[in-house]
Amino acid sequence: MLEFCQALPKIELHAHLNGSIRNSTIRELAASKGDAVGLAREDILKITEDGDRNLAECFRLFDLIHKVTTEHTTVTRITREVLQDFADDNVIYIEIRTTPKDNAKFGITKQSYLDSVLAGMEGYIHKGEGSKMMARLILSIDRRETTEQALATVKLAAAYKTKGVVGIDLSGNPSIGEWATFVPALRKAQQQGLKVTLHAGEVTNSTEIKSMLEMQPDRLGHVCTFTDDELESARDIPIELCPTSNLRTESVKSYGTHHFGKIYGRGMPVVLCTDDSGVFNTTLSKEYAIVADAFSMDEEAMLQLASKAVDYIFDASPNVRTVLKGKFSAAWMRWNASILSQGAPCRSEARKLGCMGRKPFGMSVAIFAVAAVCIVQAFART
Ligand SMILES: CNc1ncnc2c1ncn2[C@@H]1O[C@H](COP(=O)(O)O)[C@@H](O)[C@H]1O
Ligand SMILES: [Zn+2]
Repeated sequence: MLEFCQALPKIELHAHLNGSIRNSTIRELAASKGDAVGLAREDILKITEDGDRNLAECFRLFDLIHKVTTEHTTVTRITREVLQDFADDNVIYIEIRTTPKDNAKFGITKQSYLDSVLAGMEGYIHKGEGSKMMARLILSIDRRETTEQALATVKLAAAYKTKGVVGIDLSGNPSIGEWATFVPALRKAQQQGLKVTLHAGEVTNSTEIKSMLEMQPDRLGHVCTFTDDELESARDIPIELCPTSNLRTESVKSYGTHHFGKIYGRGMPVVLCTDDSGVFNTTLSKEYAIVADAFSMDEEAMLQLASKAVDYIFDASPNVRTVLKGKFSAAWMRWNASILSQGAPCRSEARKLGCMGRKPFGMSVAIFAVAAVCIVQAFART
């Protein structure tokens, strides 16, 4: 299944830039400036080792990573590498997210940080039909920030809307910060026409979850602690799920008991994501394969799951959706052709493909293609 998931075109909607850095790059950066920033050898090992770490430990690791990504050139470099890695994993559209940082010591402002990220995204933003991957940017508000800092991030996002920024995220250590601190900025983002996604329910906090739902965000991330009732209230909001991240941070006990099962089973909108592919040593293909395995989903179900993500992207341009739907239509056609070449009987194929309401855009073309092959095969047999 991993091989199938690797070949599958995929959409990534929840990936933090500094959590997705290659381990080799972290080691290289730490070797060149680790001493200067007080990064010990065991710290570097902690960041790059492949193990479980609870949420608190995770946020300590992010602070360590941030110590070696302080130069503008480094920010541009890691952006370029992270995008390259997702493109190599057959991701066709990504919304990468990052927290613009003020760091006076290194001459970095939120705006210059953002410019450095966008420099690394060059070549991925204005892409069309023939391109391998399109990228957009979501700016994160860290829960450690003040209302003013959060508002500054939203102001920047609004000013950069035509340059690839599509939304605002609320993230950071869920045990820190008060919801009320972020409300003015998140409301401002909505007023400015920016999409909003919130890290929700990483730790139990029913009061905050209630307020988050009242805000009507465009997507939610994680929702690990959501009760059945809370899930029901979020029924129409697309949910970004990151199985390995949740397992590694001990937010869920096993893949088999991951809340993906409940959410998918209820027919709620859901998209699989990596969260921090560097820190958790994963890829989007691995996340798809893990879910397929844990919930006994076949290739058709995985293709269906991947295709549906087009409906949840923040970029509102019809052209972008058309390009993505075209790529998924082509994938459906390839899959149908491979099924036929394996000698699957035409009748069962026609029946499977008959449920057009569940199929994504372009399926009619695929059905026509399969029907044509069936007719040719039928003639060949007579
Ligand atoms: C594990 N679950 C998580 N929950 C909440 N926030 C997370 C996170 N994983 C990452 N981040 C957020 O993303 C930042 C790193 O990327 P950027 O410096 O923004 O590119 C972290 O500092 C944290 O604020
Ligand atoms: Zn996250």
